[in-house]
Amino acid sequence: MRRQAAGWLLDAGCVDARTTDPFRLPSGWTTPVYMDGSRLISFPTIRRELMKQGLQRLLDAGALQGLSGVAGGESSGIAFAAWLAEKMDLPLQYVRKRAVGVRQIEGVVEQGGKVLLVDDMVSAGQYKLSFIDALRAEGARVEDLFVVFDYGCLGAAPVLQQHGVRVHALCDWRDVLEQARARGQFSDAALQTWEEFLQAPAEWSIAHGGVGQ
Ligand SMILES: O=P(O)(O)OC[C@H]1O[C@H](OP(=O)(O)OP(=O)(O)O)[C@H](O)[C@@H]1O
Ligand SMILES: O=C(O)c1cc(=O)[nH]c(=O)[nH]1
Repeated sequence: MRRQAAGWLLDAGCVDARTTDPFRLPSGWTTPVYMDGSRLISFPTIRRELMKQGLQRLLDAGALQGLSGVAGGESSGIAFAAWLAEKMDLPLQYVRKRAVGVRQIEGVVEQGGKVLLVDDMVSAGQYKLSFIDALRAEGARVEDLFVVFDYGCLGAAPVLQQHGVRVHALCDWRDVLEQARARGQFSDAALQTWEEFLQAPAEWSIAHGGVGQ
Protein backbone atom coordinates (compact mmCIF):
# COMPACT_ATOMS: atom_id res chain seq x y z
CA MET A 1 0.00 0.00 0.00
CA ARG A 2 2.83 2.43 0.83
CA ARG A 3 4.48 1.82 -2.55
CA GLN A 4 1.16 2.40 -4.29
CA ALA A 5 0.62 5.76 -2.55
CA ALA A 6 4.23 6.71 -3.36
CA GLY A 7 3.59 5.84 -7.00
CA TRP A 8 0.53 8.08 -7.11
CA LEU A 9 2.59 11.01 -5.79
CA LEU A 10 5.05 10.41 -8.63
CA ASP A 11 2.22 10.01 -11.16
CA ALA A 12 0.76 13.34 -10.09
CA GLY A 13 4.12 15.06 -10.61
CA CYS A 14 4.36 16.06 -6.93
CA VAL A 15 8.07 15.20 -6.57
CA ASP A 16 11.00 17.40 -7.50
CA ALA A 17 14.57 16.14 -6.94
CA ARG A 18 17.72 18.23 -7.39
CA THR A 19 21.45 17.72 -7.31
CA THR A 20 22.28 21.41 -6.89
CA ASP A 21 20.57 24.46 -5.38
CA PRO A 22 18.82 22.67 -2.47
CA PHE A 23 15.31 23.51 -1.36
CA ARG A 24 15.11 25.57 1.81
CA LEU A 25 12.01 24.68 3.84
CA PRO A 26 10.25 27.28 6.03
CA SER A 27 11.48 25.33 9.09
CA GLY A 28 15.10 26.03 8.02
CA TRP A 29 15.97 22.51 6.79
CA THR A 30 17.61 22.16 3.40
CA THR A 31 16.70 19.18 1.23
CA PRO A 32 17.42 17.86 -2.27
CA VAL A 33 13.75 16.82 -2.69
CA TYR A 34 10.46 18.68 -2.49
CA MET A 35 6.90 17.40 -2.30
CA ASP A 36 4.17 19.50 -3.89
CA GLY A 37 1.11 17.78 -2.42
CA SER A 38 -1.17 20.58 -3.56
CA ARG A 39 -1.16 19.04 -7.07
CA LEU A 40 -3.10 15.99 -5.87
CA ILE A 41 -6.48 17.74 -5.83
CA SER A 42 -6.38 17.93 -9.65
CA PHE A 43 -6.26 14.12 -10.13
CA PRO A 44 -9.70 12.66 -9.31
CA THR A 45 -8.78 8.96 -9.52
CA ILE A 46 -5.63 9.41 -7.46
CA ARG A 47 -7.24 11.57 -4.79
CA ARG A 48 -10.16 9.13 -4.50
CA GLU A 49 -7.81 6.16 -4.05
CA LEU A 50 -5.70 8.05 -1.53
CA MET A 51 -8.77 8.93 0.55
CA LYS A 52 -9.98 5.32 0.36
CA GLN A 53 -6.61 4.09 1.64
CA GLY A 54 -6.57 6.83 4.26
CA LEU A 55 -9.96 5.87 5.66
CA GLN A 56 -8.97 2.21 5.82
CA ARG A 57 -5.75 3.05 7.59
CA LEU A 58 -7.50 5.28 10.11
CA LEU A 59 -10.14 2.62 10.70
CA ASP A 60 -7.49 -0.07 11.27
CA ALA A 61 -5.72 2.21 13.77
CA GLY A 62 -8.96 2.90 15.67
CA ALA A 63 -8.59 6.60 14.93
CA LEU A 64 -12.17 7.06 13.72
CA GLN A 65 -13.80 5.97 16.97
CA GLY A 66 -15.81 8.73 18.61
CA LEU A 67 -14.92 11.35 16.01
CA SER A 68 -17.05 14.46 16.01
CA GLY A 69 -15.33 16.40 13.24
CA VAL A 70 -12.59 16.63 10.62
CA ALA A 71 -10.34 19.68 10.44
CA GLY A 72 -8.22 20.57 7.42
CA GLY A 73 -4.96 22.49 7.62
CA GLU A 74 -4.82 25.59 5.40
CA SER A 75 -4.55 25.39 2.52
CA SER A 76 -3.76 22.04 0.92
CA GLY A 77 -5.36 20.05 3.74
CA ILE A 78 -8.79 21.60 3.36
CA ALA A 79 -9.92 19.61 0.31
CA PHE A 80 -8.74 16.30 1.77
CA ALA A 81 -10.50 17.04 5.06
CA ALA A 82 -13.68 17.93 3.17
CA TRP A 83 -13.65 14.65 1.23
CA LEU A 84 -13.09 12.62 4.42
CA ALA A 85 -15.76 14.56 6.34
CA GLU A 86 -18.22 13.99 3.51
CA LYS A 87 -17.52 10.24 3.45
CA MET A 88 -18.08 10.00 7.20
CA ASP A 89 -20.97 12.48 7.27
CA LEU A 90 -19.14 14.56 9.89
CA PRO A 91 -18.78 18.30 10.48
CA LEU A 92 -15.83 20.00 8.78
CA GLN A 93 -13.59 22.77 10.07
CA TYR A 94 -10.41 24.29 8.76
CA VAL A 95 -7.50 25.82 10.60
CA ARG A 96 -5.72 28.85 9.20
CA LYS A 97 -1.94 29.10 9.36
CA ARG A 98 -2.38 32.46 11.01
CA ALA A 99 -5.39 33.95 12.78
CA VAL A 100 -7.41 36.55 10.94
CA GLY A 101 -8.15 38.98 13.74
CA VAL A 102 -8.59 36.63 16.68
CA ARG A 103 -9.99 33.76 14.62
CA GLN A 104 -7.80 30.90 13.38
CA ILE A 105 -10.50 28.25 12.92
CA GLU A 106 -13.40 28.37 10.49
CA GLY A 107 -16.47 26.20 11.03
CA VAL A 108 -18.03 25.03 14.27
CA VAL A 109 -15.96 23.18 16.88
CA GLU A 110 -17.88 21.02 19.35
CA GLN A 111 -16.64 21.55 22.92
CA GLY A 112 -14.84 18.39 24.05
CA GLY A 113 -15.41 16.76 20.64
CA LYS A 114 -12.67 14.64 19.06
CA VAL A 115 -11.39 16.12 15.81
CA LEU A 116 -9.22 14.41 13.18
CA LEU A 117 -6.61 16.83 11.83
CA VAL A 118 -5.94 16.36 8.10
CA ASP A 119 -3.27 17.79 5.78
CA ASP A 120 -1.67 16.78 2.52
CA MET A 121 1.72 16.30 4.15
CA VAL A 122 3.97 16.90 7.14
CA SER A 123 7.64 17.84 6.98
CA ALA A 124 9.03 19.17 10.29
CA GLY A 125 5.56 19.49 11.84
CA GLN A 126 5.67 23.18 12.76
CA TYR A 127 2.35 24.06 11.16
CA LYS A 128 0.75 20.95 12.63
CA LEU A 129 1.69 22.04 16.16
CA SER A 130 0.08 25.42 15.52
CA PHE A 131 -3.07 23.78 14.09
CA ILE A 132 -3.28 21.45 17.10
CA ASP A 133 -2.83 24.35 19.57
CA ALA A 134 -5.55 26.35 17.83
CA LEU A 135 -8.02 23.45 17.82
CA ARG A 136 -7.35 22.64 21.47
CA ALA A 137 -7.72 26.29 22.43
CA GLU A 138 -11.23 26.09 20.96
CA GLY A 139 -12.03 23.05 23.14
CA ALA A 140 -11.43 20.25 20.61
CA ARG A 141 -9.65 17.00 21.45
CA VAL A 142 -6.96 16.23 18.87
CA GLU A 143 -5.41 12.78 19.04
CA ASP A 144 -4.76 11.87 15.40
CA LEU A 145 -3.30 13.48 12.29
CA PHE A 146 -3.86 12.06 8.83
CA VAL A 147 -1.52 13.01 5.98
CA VAL A 148 -0.92 11.48 2.58
CA PHE A 149 2.82 12.01 2.98
CA ASP A 150 5.24 12.34 5.90
CA TYR A 151 8.88 13.27 5.27
CA GLY A 152 9.62 10.49 7.77
CA CYS A 153 13.12 11.79 8.44
CA LEU A 154 12.66 15.20 10.08
CA GLY A 155 11.28 13.88 13.37
CA ALA A 156 7.72 15.20 13.08
CA ALA A 157 6.00 11.99 14.23
CA PRO A 158 7.91 11.68 17.55
CA VAL A 159 7.42 15.39 18.29
CA LEU A 160 3.70 15.19 17.57
CA GLN A 161 3.50 12.00 19.63
CA GLN A 162 4.96 13.96 22.56
CA HIS A 163 2.06 16.37 22.07
CA GLY A 164 -0.41 13.50 22.25
CA VAL A 165 -1.05 13.17 18.51
CA ARG A 166 -0.49 10.02 16.43
CA VAL A 167 0.57 10.48 12.81
CA HIS A 168 -1.10 8.32 10.16
CA ALA A 169 0.71 8.71 6.82
CA LEU A 170 0.28 6.70 3.64
CA CYS A 171 3.96 6.93 2.67
CA ASP A 172 7.25 8.74 3.23
CA TRP A 173 10.40 9.75 1.30
CA ARG A 174 11.88 6.24 1.60
CA ASP A 175 8.80 4.76 -0.12
CA VAL A 176 8.86 7.42 -2.83
CA LEU A 177 12.59 6.95 -3.46
CA GLU A 178 12.20 3.15 -3.77
CA GLN A 179 9.33 3.63 -6.19
CA ALA A 180 11.22 6.25 -8.22
CA ARG A 181 14.20 3.87 -8.45
CA ALA A 182 12.01 0.96 -9.52
CA ARG A 183 10.50 3.08 -12.28
CA GLY A 184 13.78 4.59 -13.41
CA GLN A 185 12.51 8.08 -12.70
CA PHE A 186 15.05 10.87 -12.09
CA SER A 187 18.74 10.77 -12.95
CA ASP A 188 21.18 8.47 -11.13
CA ALA A 189 22.81 11.56 -9.63
CA ALA A 190 19.48 12.84 -8.29
CA LEU A 191 18.62 9.42 -6.80
CA GLN A 192 22.08 9.25 -5.21
CA THR A 193 21.73 12.73 -3.65
CA TRP A 194 18.25 11.83 -2.40
CA GLU A 195 19.65 8.62 -0.81
CA GLU A 196 22.45 10.57 0.88
CA PHE A 197 19.90 12.96 2.34
CA LEU A 198 17.73 10.13 3.67
CA GLN A 199 20.68 8.35 5.24
CA ALA A 200 21.74 11.42 7.24
CA PRO A 201 19.15 14.22 6.91
CA ALA A 202 20.55 16.44 9.68
CA GLU A 203 24.12 16.20 8.40
CA TRP A 204 22.97 16.77 4.81
CA SER A 205 20.92 19.81 5.77
CA ILE A 206 23.69 21.39 7.86
CA ALA A 207 26.25 20.73 5.10
CA HIS A 208 23.97 22.65 2.73
CA GLY A 209 23.37 25.63 4.99
CA GLY A 210 20.26 24.42 6.77
CA VAL A 211 19.30 23.52 10.31
CA GLY A 212 19.73 19.98 11.67
CA GLN A 213 16.89 19.76 14.17
O1 LIG B 1 5.19 22.48 8.91
P1 LIG B 1 4.50 21.16 8.67
O2 LIG B 1 3.43 20.94 9.69
O3 LIG B 1 5.43 20.02 8.56
O4 LIG B 1 3.73 21.25 7.30
C1 LIG B 1 4.28 21.52 6.06
C2 LIG B 1 3.31 22.28 5.25
O5 LIG B 1 3.83 22.44 3.95
C3 LIG B 1 2.73 22.46 3.07
O6 LIG B 1 2.12 23.70 3.11
P2 LIG B 1 2.63 24.93 2.28
O7 LIG B 1 3.07 25.98 3.25
O8 LIG B 1 3.63 24.51 1.27
O9 LIG B 1 1.36 25.47 1.53
P3 LIG B 1 -0.13 25.11 1.32
O10 LIG B 1 -0.63 24.06 2.26
O11 LIG B 1 -0.78 26.41 1.59
O12 LIG B 1 -0.20 24.64 -0.10
C4 LIG B 1 1.80 21.43 3.63
O13 LIG B 1 0.49 21.64 3.17
C5 LIG B 1 1.95 21.59 5.09
O14 LIG B 1 0.93 22.36 5.66
O1 LIG C 1 8.40 22.11 4.86
C1 LIG C 1 7.49 22.53 4.13
O2 LIG C 1 6.73 23.46 4.43
C2 LIG C 1 7.24 21.84 2.81
C3 LIG C 1 8.08 20.85 2.34
C4 LIG C 1 7.77 20.24 1.12
O3 LIG C 1 8.48 19.32 0.61
N1 LIG C 1 6.66 20.63 0.47
C5 LIG C 1 5.84 21.60 0.96
O4 LIG C 1 4.82 21.93 0.33
N2 LIG C 1 6.14 22.20 2.12
